[in-house]
Amino acid sequence: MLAPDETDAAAILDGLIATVAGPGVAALDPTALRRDLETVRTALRRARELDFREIGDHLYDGVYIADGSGRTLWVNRAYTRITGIAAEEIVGRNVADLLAAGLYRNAVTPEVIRRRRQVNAVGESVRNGTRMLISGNPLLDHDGEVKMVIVVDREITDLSVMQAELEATQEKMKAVADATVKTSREIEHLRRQVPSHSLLGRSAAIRTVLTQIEQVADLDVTVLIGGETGVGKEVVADEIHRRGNRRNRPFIKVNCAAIPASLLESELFGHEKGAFTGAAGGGRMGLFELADKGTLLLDEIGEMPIELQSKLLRVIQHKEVTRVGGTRRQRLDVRILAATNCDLRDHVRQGRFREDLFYRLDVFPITLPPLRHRPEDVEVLAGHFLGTDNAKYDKAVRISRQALDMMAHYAWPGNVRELRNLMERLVIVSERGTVIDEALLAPLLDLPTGGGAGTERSLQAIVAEAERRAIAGALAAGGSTRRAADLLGIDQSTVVKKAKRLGLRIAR
Ligand SMILES: Nc1ncnc2c1ncn2[C@@H]1O[C@H](COP(=O)(O)OP(=O)(O)OP(=O)(O)O)[C@@H](O)[C@H]1O
Repeated sequence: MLAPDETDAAAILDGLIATVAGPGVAALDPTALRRDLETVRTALRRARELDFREIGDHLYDGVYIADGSGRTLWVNRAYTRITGIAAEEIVGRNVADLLAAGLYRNAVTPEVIRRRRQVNAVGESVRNGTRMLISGNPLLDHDGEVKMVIVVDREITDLSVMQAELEATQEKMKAVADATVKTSREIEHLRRQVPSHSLLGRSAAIRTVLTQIEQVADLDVTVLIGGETGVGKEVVADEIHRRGNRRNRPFIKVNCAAIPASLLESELFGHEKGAFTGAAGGGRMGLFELADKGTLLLDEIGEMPIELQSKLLRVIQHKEVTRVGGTRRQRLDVRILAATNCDLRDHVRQGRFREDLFYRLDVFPITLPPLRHRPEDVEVLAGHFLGTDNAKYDKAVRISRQALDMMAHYAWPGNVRELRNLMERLVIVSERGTVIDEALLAPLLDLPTGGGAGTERSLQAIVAEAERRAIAGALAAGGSTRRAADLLGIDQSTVVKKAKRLGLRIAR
């Protein structure tokens, strides 16, 4: 690009040369000559200081410059990138020729020259179809004549793509927002359809428990839920959380018996970086922290090692937690629910459970009686499980009145969990439309069939029975799941899982 001063200087030089070489040397005006020479010197100095062509080549927009007659003087690199037209093809040629040659479909330069003012247009490159926003400006001389035309081409293909993307994103966002509204409406609808409580049963005991849940749900007090294994303690905890004002906050459950004692502390309270061998590199948040503002269920609390009980007591009392290996105390707002299937008072008497912790937890006790003490719930529960399993396995299995009576007289050592597992097993093994009767049921409950005929047992049943005996024996001999695990040479968590699956009462 020629700097205006440089152009001026060149024109003046041309004039000077013409004048000096011509006949009128004597007519030279020394003052005007001195002034002209000074202008030339200044212009050349400025041209040296700033190389406008180089600057022009670094512009993102295309630049096209023509003289006042429409003859192309210069284009920058971006012009070639945008239009696909190389400088050599057009420099020195008049825009009228270029139009005639088909390099341009229309051009703003002739219009700028004609109107002597800015002309804007939207155009498209004949070569590559790039869409451009074209803005032509005249550079006028002292007499108001067009000395140069400077045209800037701004690519708008990018802008159109961006616009299209923006519109697509906005549409997607709207779709997500609509879907969210729809989902929350559906959830609300489903919530209204779900029975008001998932703790089923028609016994007086269950009705009492439901009243207690109602009374305590909205309060922040600690609830200690007691009862044999499989009796529904977790269901009660779920209900308390679901009906309480923390229902939309986290509900974290931890089974104190299923986590090895050595890891339980860091699981509950978290640990700082490198607190112990095997600790995760960057430190880790504990379950207490995770449950902040929500509810934490400490299941099988009776299995908590005594050394941890004092730390738990401190956390509950002071409502703050310090990670293992750390010093910083963090304030927490956690509602505690605890569940146990052992007699905690007995543990306190034996020195296995801290008395002060027991009283901290036993603020509002809820006890679920075993299923054998509320036989009237058996039919309701059996019917419910039959319905869900029929739907799950696409069967239409029914159950006879006699079979239901037989169930009502059964002792259910594994309580509701045993009943639930039994119903599922019955649905799985039954043909569509079968009616479960006493004959089908008795062998599964280990009761005499009445007919006296021995049933052939599968290897799987024999193995399950052997496993059941071994685990029951180890639990009885060891007195706790930890010792049972030692006796059997398996993990404590495996003992807990298998005992639950087999409907065994976990002896302490
Ligand atoms: N009253 C009930 N209504 C519906 N389902 C129930 C009821 N009681 C228990 N259940 C079901 O029985 C199974 C065992 O219940 P849950 O896990 O609550 O027992 P638990 O007392 O917490 O057992 P554990 O002491 O072994 O942890 C679950 O599948 C649960 O849904």
